[in-house]
Order: sequence, then structure tokens, then C-alpha cells
Amino acid sequence: LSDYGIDSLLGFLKACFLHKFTVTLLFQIKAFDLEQSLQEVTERYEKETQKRRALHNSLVELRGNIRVHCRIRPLLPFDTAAGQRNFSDEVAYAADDETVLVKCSRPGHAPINKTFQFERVYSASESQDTVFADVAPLLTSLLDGYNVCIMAYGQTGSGKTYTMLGPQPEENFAFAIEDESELGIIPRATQEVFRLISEKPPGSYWVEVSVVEVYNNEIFDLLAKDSCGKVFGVKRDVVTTREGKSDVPLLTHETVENASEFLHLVNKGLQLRVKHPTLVHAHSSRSHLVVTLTITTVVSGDNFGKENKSTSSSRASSPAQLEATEKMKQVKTRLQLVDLAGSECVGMSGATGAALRETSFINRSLSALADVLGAIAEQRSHVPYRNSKLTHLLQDSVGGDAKLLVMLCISPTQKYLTESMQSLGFGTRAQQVQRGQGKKKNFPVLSKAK
Ligand SMILES: Nc1ncnc2c1ncn2[C@@H]1O[C@H](COP(=O)(O)OP(=O)(O)OP(=O)(O)O)[C@@H](O)[C@H]1O
Repeated sequence: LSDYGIDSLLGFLKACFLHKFTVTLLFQIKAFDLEQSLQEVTERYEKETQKRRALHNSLVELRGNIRVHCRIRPLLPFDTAAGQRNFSDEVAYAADDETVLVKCSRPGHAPINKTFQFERVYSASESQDTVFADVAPLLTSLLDGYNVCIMAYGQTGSGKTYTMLGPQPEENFAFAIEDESELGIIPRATQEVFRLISEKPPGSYWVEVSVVEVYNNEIFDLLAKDSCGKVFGVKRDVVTTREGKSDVPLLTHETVENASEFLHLVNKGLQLRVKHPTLVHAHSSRSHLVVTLTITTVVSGDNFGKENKSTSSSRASSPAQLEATEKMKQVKTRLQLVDLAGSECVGMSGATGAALRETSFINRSLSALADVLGAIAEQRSHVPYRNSKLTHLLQDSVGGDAKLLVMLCISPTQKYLTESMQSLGFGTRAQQVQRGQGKKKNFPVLSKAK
């Protein structure tokens, strides 16, 4: 190569290098710009979503609508049953955080491509933390004087107990206390209630808990104790008081002073809850569970405070002690946490004998719940609360002034398509029910603690 040839080759290579360098640099600048504008758009979108949610919440509040959230559980090993082709195909998805998409085409059936909108939709990967973060604001309302009810509804095996309590050990119902991140709404809500109480200005609060199971249309008190102090389920009845409220006479209400006392107590009651294997999974709850926290706010009078030996300044040491104190004013608010038994198509359940009886009681009580919501939605003069013990027990939460959140739980697979569509239909109807604005209990003006 002549000198001239080498020079021009070097020049050419240099030009190529410079060109490549310039192009890379331009790309990098462009990518940086794009990244920045994407970030800006995302931030703006999140702000708008928050604003829209806040507006939606106010609207729901004003109309007294029932809030409905929907959680789609992940695919699990028991979904893939041998010999059932296509049954484990996923057909229900979270299209976004407010939309469920059900998409399915089966030979011999019309294809389904349907969306359902709810206040919040959780995809299979969303954690217990995320679910609870959306529920927690309702608990603030509880201490502001509103009754609150959170109810999990869905087909057998769709994740109701997981969502409400957390994953369950083989032998018993219990809170998996070892792994806090897996705890469900009930234990977290209790922790939150005690945290909120600890932040309150002087006044007095105490928390009582009751645990009830509705099994085969009978109510059982799961905290009742025998003469040796051992818990055993005692049958109770539900009545309507003169004020038109539902009440369970003789129901055990235990005072708890903190969340771990609550967990310990409720765990004992949960051991009595009926569960049997079903064709869906081995540890199916065959009863509706209702855990109620009653929060009594006591505004101290002249004598109160002198007798309060509690370690916490904002809490009374016992209800009995408080009842003995004169010049007190009390306001009671109630948090009802409900893990409904699983809805099921009787034909699908494969149940016979006693199990079939259980299944039909579960289905009857759930359709009584749907009938009650239908009657409220149509503003009928008669709402058939007394058609089942479940609806009679939940009367004040469903039809009364409570803020009600229905947590729909959905199995993602084709096998449970019919049940999932039924649950999604239930949720859609529930969120259209308007009951008038949630009513706040008026707190008496707090007098300064002495
Ligand atoms: N989001 C989830 N992530 C992980 N596992 C889950 C989830 N939801 C449910 N599961 C598991 O699926 C199984 C069935 O769930 P779960 O018992 O909560 O259903 P269920 O709706 O309460 O059923 P049933 O009405 O029969 O009692 C359990 O083993 C549970 O741990």
C-alpha cells in the first residue's frame, strides 16, 4: 500500500469511527430524552390516577355504594388436575388495576371476551401488603365513627381465606404468625386498629372481639368457654332488636388489649371452624366466618382517669371498670371481617351426603345475600334479611350504615369459568347498590383527661 493509500484508509476508518461515535451518542441522548419523558408521563399518569381514585371514592361515599375489589389468585398445583385437558388454561386476568378480562374459547361454546370494572383489581402477583394498603384507609374511618365491614366472596379455592387470614397450616385454621408478610386482612386490620388507637388523643378506647361461624344455617359462638375455660362452639341465635338492629344474645365478647392477644384468642376459636376436603382443594372452609371487633370510645368524665390502671394512657383497663365509672359517654363502632364459605355449582362439587347438604346450605345463604342486595338496589320496602342466618347476622353491615367492601376472589383457570363469571356478576351487581351515605356516629366532644 502506498503512503497515500494508508492515509486515505486511516482517514476513512477515522471517519467511520467518528460517525459511529456520533450516532451512538445521538442514540444515547435520544434514549435519555425518551426515558425522561416516559418518566414524566408515568408520574403524570400516577397523579391523575390518584386524583381520579380520590374523586371516585368521594362519589362512592356520597352514594353509599358498596365498594368492590377483585383479586385473581395465581395458578396453583391443584389447578392442574390429571386428565382434564385445557382445564388449567388461564382465562381470567387483571387487564389493568381496575379491569378483569375473561377470555376463553372452547370447542362447542361461544367464545367469551368480557371485561368487568371494579374499584381495584389485583393481579396474581400482587402481595398481601398491596391488598391491605388499599383496605387500610377504611380502618381510619372506623375510628372516625363509621362501622366498617370487609367481606371476601368467591368460589371454593379462589383465595378468600388466604386473603382474609393468610395461608393456613395443614391441620388447623390459624394465623401464620411466623411469616408476617403473608398475614391476611384480619390480623393486619387488628394491628392497624391498635396502632391507630395508640395515636389517638386522650380519650379511652377498648376493643372487644367476637368470633362466629355460620354453618348449615346455624350460628356458633367460637369463643364460648366451658366450665374449664376451654373454648367450644355454642349454638346461638340471631334476633332483631327493638331498634331494628340484628343482635346475637349471649354472644361471647372478649376484651383484647393488643394485636397479639387478639391473634392468640382468635386462633383458638378458629380451631373449631368446620373444614373438609372438596374436589377443589383439601382444606375448604365449609362455614362463613365472621370476626367482629367492637371499638368503644369512652370520653372521660370527672371520675375517669383516676381509676384507670392501664399502662396505655389512651386505653381503659377493662370494660367493667369503665362501666363502674360515672359521667362517661360511650360510642361503639364495629369492624366486621367476613370470610364467606365458597360458592359452588352443586354439580361440579362432586359432593354427596352430608357434604352435599353443606354445599346446598352454603349456596342458599349466598343466594339469600344476593337477594338482599337485589332488594336494596331496587329499594323494595321489604328486604329479606331473615331468609338466612347469614344475612340476618350481617343485616346492619349490608343494609345499614356501614362502609362495606366486598373482596371478590377469583380462580384464574378455565375449570372454574362458570363460578368466576358468577362471582364477577355478583360483584358487578353489588357495586351498583346504593344505600344512602355511610352514617357517622357522633362522638361527644372530648373533655380533657385529668
Ligand atoms: N394469592 C395467593 N397466593 C398464593 N397462594 C394462594 C393465593 N390465594 C390462595 N392461595 C392458596 O390457594 C389455596 C386455596 O385458597 P383458600 O383456602 O384461601 O381458598 P378459599 O376461597 O378460602 O376456599 P374455600 O372456600 O374452599 O375455603 C390455599 O392453599 C391458599 O394458600
